[in-house]
Amino acid sequence: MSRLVVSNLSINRAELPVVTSVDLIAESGAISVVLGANGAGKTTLLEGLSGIIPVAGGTIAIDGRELQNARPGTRSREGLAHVEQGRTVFRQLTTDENLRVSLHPGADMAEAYALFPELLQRRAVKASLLSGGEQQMLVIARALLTRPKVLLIDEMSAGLAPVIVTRLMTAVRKLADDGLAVLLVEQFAALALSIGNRAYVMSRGRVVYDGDCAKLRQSPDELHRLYLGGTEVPAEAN
Ligand SMILES: Nc1ncnc2c1ncn2[C@@H]1O[C@H](COP(=O)(O)OP(=O)(O)OP(=O)(O)O)[C@@H](O)[C@H]1O
Repeated sequence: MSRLVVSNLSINRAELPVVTSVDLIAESGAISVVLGANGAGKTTLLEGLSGIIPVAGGTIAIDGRELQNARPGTRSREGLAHVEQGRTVFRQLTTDENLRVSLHPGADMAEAYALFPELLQRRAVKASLLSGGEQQMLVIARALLTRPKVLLIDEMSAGLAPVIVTRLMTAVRKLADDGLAVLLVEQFAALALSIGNRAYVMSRGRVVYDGDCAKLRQSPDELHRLYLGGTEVPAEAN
């Protein structure tokens, strides 16, 4: 069992606060979904967690081990993997080569192909020639081969057809069911809430909702209000 615990985290961009006093948890077997309008600070939050940008205050811990001052490589070795926005494949390498460069000791290429059998048929194809959905499968599979405890995923569905998004969501649910802790930033709110366990909604850098995915899914009006900048954290979430 692994647990990412983020406490009182603040992150600045160009010296302005973009993430303010965020508390959240992601744990083995569960998907924590992070929702929020454009500019709410979701990508900044993930970049601060994986160490792409420095944090201004607060703590980031995996299984009690604090990482907020560690370099990205150390955070990765401690079990944090970040699937960034924009499908960052090595375009000139084949699918198989892309996977191989991420292969950590103890990981097995078969795990990647078991998660996405679609990639097996495309193993000798250059990544630049894969479809958007296949490229997204590839970056998720690559992250898996680093043997993470906690997987951060940033808007994996951007620009993809609904049928592909559903396929990706099913795969991410399976990863959580197999024991990973997943923190999923997503724009397809309804779909993310249908596979997630715990939901966080961010507005202007702060968490304005912390509660059950199922509960929020049943309250589209509440979700809409939160997206528009609601500031109350519901009592049952505390
Ligand atoms: N490199 C940067 N330098 C300065 N400000 C930035 C930078 N990147 C983002 N910001 C600002 O930080 C705020 C949060 O942006 P961020 O991308 O984290 O939000 P987001 O919730 O992920 O939005 P989106 O859904 O549009 O990706 C925005 O006001 C944005 O303009």
